[in-house]
Amino acid sequence: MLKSSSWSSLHAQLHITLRQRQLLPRSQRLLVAVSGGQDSLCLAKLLLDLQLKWNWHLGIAHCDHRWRSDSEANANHVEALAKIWQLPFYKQTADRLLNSEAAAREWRYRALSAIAEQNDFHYIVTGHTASDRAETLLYNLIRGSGADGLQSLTWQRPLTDYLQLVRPLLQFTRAQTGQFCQEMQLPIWEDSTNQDLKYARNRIRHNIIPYLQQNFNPQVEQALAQTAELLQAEVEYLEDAARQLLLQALEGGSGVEDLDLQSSIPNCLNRIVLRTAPLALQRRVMRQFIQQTLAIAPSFDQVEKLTALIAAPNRSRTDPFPGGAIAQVDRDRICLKVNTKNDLHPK
Ligand SMILES: Nc1ncnc2c1ncn2[C@@H]1O[C@H](COP(=O)(O)OP(=O)(O)OP(=O)(O)O)[C@@H](O)[C@H]1O
Repeated sequence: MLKSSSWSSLHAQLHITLRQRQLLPRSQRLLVAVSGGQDSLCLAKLLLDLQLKWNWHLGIAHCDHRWRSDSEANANHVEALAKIWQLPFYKQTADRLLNSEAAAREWRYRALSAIAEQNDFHYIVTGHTASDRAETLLYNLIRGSGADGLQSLTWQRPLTDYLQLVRPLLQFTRAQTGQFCQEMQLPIWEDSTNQDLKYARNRIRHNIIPYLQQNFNPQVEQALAQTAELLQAEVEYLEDAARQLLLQALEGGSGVEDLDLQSSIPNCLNRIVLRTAPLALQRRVMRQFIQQTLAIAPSFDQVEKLTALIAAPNRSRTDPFPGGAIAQVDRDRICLKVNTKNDLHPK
């Protein structure tokens, strides 16, 4: 039933992208995450056909969330395909109820990482497409995300020190992967929850994107994916510049000895160093500072209040952060203190 190999424009485009972006080096062991849907089937087939050229060793991984009544049949379907393709198959089955999309995703990445570690794979490859990228961008835009959320879905990111997540299909739309599956006669497993409009993602996919395609731009998915691509490089640049500025502000901040915070991380920033920086960097420095010192992801309001301290009068302070820490101006410094009941300066 499966059509044997034939070279298509998707094969050619992927081959070029892999070379240009150096996403999946030659001779590596690649663990391909296959749900059974059209995107990951397209991915598995393309990598299989390119395998000889790149001398990879492929394995297929499937995660059974046990969310749907047909989830076991879905897993068996993927296993049968792996057998036809003569590839090793690995499966993880959830042993507890995953009651949200986010919980399922988190479990899936942990399960995939565990399979990779146990079987000596250094790359996990997923079938995310330009359509996923466009939907994620819109989803985050609606929630009020900044550029970091809008850069949505990078080509690769490290999962651990020795494990990379790679998304080589980001240039293709879902329409293209669908057509490819049809041409190659790949048996797609239809996930019934993909049609369920109670999920925001599905409403974006089935309502908003078609509306935008019909009324504004037929190529809206590619256009939004392109925006994400541009933002990705800009975010990388700004984050890097902010990291350097944060280091300068911390070095010039000293005075940790004044604080009763039991931590080896410096907790004061030199605000003179920050004063002349552009607002875009000030905000990022503050966000990184909070992430590093308090290990929380601060909200927009929290970053704004902290940023305002750069130019605020002496002794100005923020509201408590989760966990009770506050930030307060101490002449040329902004200091974080955990115990909000005591004064910042021990007398
Ligand atoms: N059950 C599964 N088993 C193995 N791989 C999966 C499974 N579900 C999804 N994947 C992988 O993840 C890719 C993206 O899937 P999908 O868009 O459904 O997930 P998502 O939850 O939106 O993912 P993400 O949070 O990474 O964006 C698929 O192309 C496939 O490679």
